Amino acid sequence: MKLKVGLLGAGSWGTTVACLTAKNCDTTIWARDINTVKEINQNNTNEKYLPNAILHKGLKASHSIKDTVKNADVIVMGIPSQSFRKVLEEAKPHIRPWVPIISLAKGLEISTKMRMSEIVEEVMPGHPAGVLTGPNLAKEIHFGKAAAAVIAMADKSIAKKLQTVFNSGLFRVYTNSDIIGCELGGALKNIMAIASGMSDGANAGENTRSALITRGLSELTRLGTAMGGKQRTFAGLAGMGDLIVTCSSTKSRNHHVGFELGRGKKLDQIINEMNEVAEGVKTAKVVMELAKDYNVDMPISNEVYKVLYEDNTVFEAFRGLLTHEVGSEKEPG
Ligand SMILES: NC(=O)c1ccc[n+]([C@@H]2O[C@H](COP(=O)([O-])OP(=O)(O)OC[C@H]3O[C@@H](n4cnc5c(N)ncnc54)[C@H](O)[C@@H]3O)[C@@H](O)[C@H]2O)c1
Ligand SMILES: O=P(O)(O)OC[C@H](O)CO
Repeated sequence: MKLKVGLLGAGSWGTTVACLTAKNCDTTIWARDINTVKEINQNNTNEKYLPNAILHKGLKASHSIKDTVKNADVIVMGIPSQSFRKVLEEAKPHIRPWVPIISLAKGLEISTKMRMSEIVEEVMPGHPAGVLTGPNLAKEIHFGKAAAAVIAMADKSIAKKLQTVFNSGLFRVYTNSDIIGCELGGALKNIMAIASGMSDGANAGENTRSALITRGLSELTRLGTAMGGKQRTFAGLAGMGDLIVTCSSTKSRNHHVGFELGRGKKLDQIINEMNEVAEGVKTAKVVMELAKDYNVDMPISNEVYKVLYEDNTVFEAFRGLLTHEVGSEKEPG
């Protein structure tokens, strides 16, 4: 018998993942907007988030969280980080005991500095928590371009079972037991993508972008390992892989925010003009606090933070980076 997936959140990635799981499982997706529910059920489309895409014909949409999760064998959370807890709390009374809960989100909760799997453990103790992450631009995967991802869970046997839920011909899902590293890789790379976007928007050049990506990897690995992630994870799909795609692609929302800042637009205007989330904008706040808590030097994140929240210009950000002491590549600084 096919497993049943209940997926909460019908944005671009939630809808894309629902189409992937619908190939292997009975999948129901919850959308908070009734018009999105009708559109998915009647037309097999979700034009707001996946323009010109035809969704999997077997995918069902629901406006009821209860109906979406009550019979599910796996819950998938396609909700951005700042709303993740609220939606999970709404779903909680209807989720069956011990059902695994997999996060698609790449961010940290501002008020608590928590990762999404920590929120799952707090709200729903006893339920295996995991994350699906990696270099996964929804708009490429939906249109059938090959990609690889990681499912990270503490329990290897559950991760192995869930591999079969998400894996398909063109979407290759590896397992990893380092959930801390996988979640942090996904969250921290978004800030580097804003930096890289700023550099591209200001026409700084490709050598600059490459330096930002490489030093960005070093920076996120420093914080990630201090917080308990494994060094190898940051060199894998959830770290370097995701960092490269997000820092180099104009399809990335975080890169887009940085690009527009680099062209001189104000953050409020950029956000108001987008109808999708760029997680790095909020994660930058949390990361500056974590850098202090763990006493880790994070020069790139610090400059991004100052552009986002202290009215610094992109020019000042680059000057800040260029005047930062140049250490040895092997040293942490
Ligand atoms: N889009 C991608 O390519 C991609 C790839 C991998 C991971 N992610 C991550 O997946 C997560 C979801 O991103 P997305 O791309 O689907 O975002 P999106 O901006 O396309 O859509 C967000 C969805 O969440 C819903 N939502 C937002 N706040 C809500 C609330 N308070 N209550 C209920 N629903 C709410 C919106 O209605 C929408 O359906 C993010 O953390 C993102 O970083 C995205
Ligand atoms: O569009 P972004 O910047 O949220 O990035 C999407 C994915 O995280 C890329 O792996």
